[in-house]
Amino acid sequence: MLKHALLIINPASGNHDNKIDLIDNITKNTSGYKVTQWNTTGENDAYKIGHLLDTENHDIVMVAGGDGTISLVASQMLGSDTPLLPIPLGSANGLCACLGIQNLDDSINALKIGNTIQMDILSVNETICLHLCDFGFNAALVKKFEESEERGMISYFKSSLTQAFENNKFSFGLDINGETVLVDAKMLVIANGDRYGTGVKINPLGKLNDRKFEVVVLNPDSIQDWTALTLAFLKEDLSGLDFVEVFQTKRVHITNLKDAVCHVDGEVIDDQKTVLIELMDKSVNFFSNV
Ligand SMILES: Nc1ncnc2c1ncn2[C@@H]1O[C@H](COP(=O)(O)OP(=O)(O)OP(=O)(O)O)[C@@H](O)[C@H]1O
Repeated sequence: MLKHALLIINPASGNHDNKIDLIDNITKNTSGYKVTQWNTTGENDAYKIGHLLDTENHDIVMVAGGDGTISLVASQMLGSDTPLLPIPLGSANGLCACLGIQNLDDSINALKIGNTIQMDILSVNETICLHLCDFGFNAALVKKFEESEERGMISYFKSSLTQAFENNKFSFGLDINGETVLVDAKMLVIANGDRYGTGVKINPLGKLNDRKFEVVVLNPDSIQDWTALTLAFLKEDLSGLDFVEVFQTKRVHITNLKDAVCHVDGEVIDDQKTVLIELMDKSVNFFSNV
């Protein structure tokens, strides 16, 4: 008997002109499954997906979209044993990069191999976070990029340079592992995964299923520091840098003393004076190539 797969697609995600071909390709490569397709609408999707998952039985759930759509579906599958297969369609898809899934072929490969992990999920002021959340340099860049009319890598590079020259400094209070620590940082990263969608390994210690997450404090100040940081990213090893500090924990309470911009899985959230980040009790069963 055929297994039942639910395929959730965000028709507005990314810039795949030919979604019909993409869907054909997915169905061709999942011949052992009866596939039911459901499109997001942008209105009340979390509720509708929750209802669909409660009322029908599925052996797997496939979700084609950006990080936002994958996160939306995952939020309705907390604690479920049904495996979730992400199909990256977004512009960055940082979570998929951490799972070794960069395109449809990688998704199909993960499904064929059948390797799944119980992925840790974070709560950031009660918003779910799958991949990472950061304050300062990168979040301000994400915000600038969102506000700018321009798109593409050249515009991203231009925004990064302006951001680097602005050299904004931030301070944070961290209540972590029973201590209160004050840190200065250009950027504070709370990471479940190990890398950004660009492939930059911001958190070499990151494992998606180790029941903890990392807080990475980065405070490069001089051209030499930035150069050392770039080399460390290339070597995928941040140890030995005196302007980088890493904590591992299940809970951190952050006081954002200088109003740094923050984003959670690519969605900018402004005016976050205090942020509580906790590892949730429930995980989500994700297909993975790593
Ligand atoms: N049918 C739809 N029409 C328009 N917008 C939609 C529709 N379905 C979902 N959305 C919106 O899509 C957004 C989520 O997009 P998602 O993050 O998955 O893709 P993306 O923005 O292309 O990817 P990335 O964040 O990687 O750039 C949400 O804001 C949601 O409201």
